[in-house]
Amino acid sequence: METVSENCAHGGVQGVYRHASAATGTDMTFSVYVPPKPSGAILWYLSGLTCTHANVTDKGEFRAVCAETGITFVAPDTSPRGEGVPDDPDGAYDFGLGAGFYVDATEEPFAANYRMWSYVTEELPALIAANFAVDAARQGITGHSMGGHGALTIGLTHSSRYRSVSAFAPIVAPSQVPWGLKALGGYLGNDEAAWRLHDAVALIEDGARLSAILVDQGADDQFLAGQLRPELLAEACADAGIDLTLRMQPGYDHSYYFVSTFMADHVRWHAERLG
Ligand SMILES: N[C@@H](CCC(=O)N[C@@H](CS)C(=O)NCC(=O)O)C(=O)O
Repeated sequence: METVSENCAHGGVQGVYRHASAATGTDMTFSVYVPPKPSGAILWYLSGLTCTHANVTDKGEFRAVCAETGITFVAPDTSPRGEGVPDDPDGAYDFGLGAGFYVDATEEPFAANYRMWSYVTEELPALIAANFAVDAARQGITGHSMGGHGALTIGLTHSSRYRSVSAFAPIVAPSQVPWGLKALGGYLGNDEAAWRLHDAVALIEDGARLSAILVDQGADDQFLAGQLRPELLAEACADAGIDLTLRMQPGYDHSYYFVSTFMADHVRWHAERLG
């Protein structure tokens, strides 16, 4: 693991690191904020379309509340990158580079590198555990948009590992919206069973459970009706008896002005559950 930068912030250290990933076959860059008095608890933050680790690191406003609560905050990239990594054939923003959708691709030419599920659930946690003073028994996961989809699907699948799950403006049912149809089809082909493992609403319909989920959603989000559709998550959680707190936030859009506004609420919510 190579240190790209380390800066003192709120009494702790905001780091950016790079390593050669076996999962993706590329170098991967991620950021870690270590607060001044780490409790050991880790909060994973998965970013959305077009993002790297840098968007939330620069604009997420998580450091003050992480310093206050002792949470270590980890932000991975959203896809493999580098020479030879295939991208969307038309260079579109919603597939390929910056748009890994937190799946292990089975379709060519993406299968070799686009293995963000394995990267985020196995390889990076092991690297973090080996290099930082963290307690693997106290992990929570959150994310924004495509990263909210990742947080929900990973949290629902590994519900004993991630003790708290939340999301900002998540894609809740990728099998039912254009971003998801393109991504799941492109990475996983026509395998409907594989799609259901990467769709939070389908996972809940198929029996996955969490005790509680916190979701914030801007009511003026330009992607609300077409891509995000939080009402589908609300219905699935109501049917399954999952305690979903879905907060529609009037006036807020999809941007980091929205994410940063509610970031402290989410970090505190995780800190309460992670101890
Ligand atoms: N660029 C896209 C929008 C993509 C977008 O809104 N991405 C969100 C995540 S889904 C984001 O966080 N973008 C980066 C940023 O705001 O820093 C468009 O042209 O419609």
